Amino acid sequence: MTAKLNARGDVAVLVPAAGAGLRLGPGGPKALRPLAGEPLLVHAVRRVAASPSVRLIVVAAPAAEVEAVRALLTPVAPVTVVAGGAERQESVALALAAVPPEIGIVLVHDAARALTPPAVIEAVAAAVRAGRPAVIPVLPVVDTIKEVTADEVVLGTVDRAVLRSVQTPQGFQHSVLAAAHAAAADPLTDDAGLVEKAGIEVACVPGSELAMKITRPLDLILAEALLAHPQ
Ligand SMILES: Nc1ccn([C@@H]2O[C@H](COP(=O)(O)OP(=O)(O)OP(=O)(O)O)[C@@H](O)[C@H]2O)c(=O)n1
Ligand SMILES: C[C@](O)(CO)[C@H](O)COP(=O)(O)O
Repeated sequence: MTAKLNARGDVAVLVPAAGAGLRLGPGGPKALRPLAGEPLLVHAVRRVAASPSVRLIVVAAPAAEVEAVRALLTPVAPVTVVAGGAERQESVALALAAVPPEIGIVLVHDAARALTPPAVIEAVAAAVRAGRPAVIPVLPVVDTIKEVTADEVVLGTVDRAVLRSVQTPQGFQHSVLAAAHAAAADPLTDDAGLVEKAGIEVACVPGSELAMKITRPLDLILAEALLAHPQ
């Protein structure tokens, strides 16, 4: 059944899904690869559409798959599909261009974080609504972290108490994200990084282990297991 989005919602969610998935190994674009019989992108969009604040979803698809992605998502939720770019940051900028100015809060997600619970999406949106210009979901780092040289010799141990592993969706006041992208020079790995460069404070909220990024083959196995044993 097609989900209905909240016409009174104040949040647009961008879902970059144009990546190749090289680290997952040979196969088609990662967002279209199956997880428990459905493409990763379907899992991701279904959870975004289940978030009550969401009024608009914009997916950045691989350029050759725009029509196929539109057809794939039609039964899942109403979505706008645009062609993505060569880098994640470019895909986000192209999706952002499809968001009308009257939507005040923009969240940037990853199709690859396909199992992110709606509660995380809502928590990020709520923190932006409460006045934060930029908000990211994070988890504590569980491994000991070493700083090393180029030839893999340890320089020292980093204090992990001050480190966080960063997830998506990352939430922004629309104007803050638009200005950060307009000023962007070199590509960064996340949108909050662009906002940090502009000197704007980025706040953290708790993330979720379910929001893991499906990056390597083991991640697909873990995601299948999580779906088989819902938390
Ligand atoms: N040019 C790109 C590259 C990435 N992404 C999206 O950004 C998210 C996070 O990227 P990542 O998980 O690194 O995906 P890939 O770039 O596909 O992975 P890899 O680096 O292994 O190729 C994914 O949903 C991916 O589809 C995108 O929209 N456009
Ligand atoms: C945006 C992100 O998912 C936050 O952790 C991450 O930075 C994407 O990085 P990738 O190298 O493009 O997977």
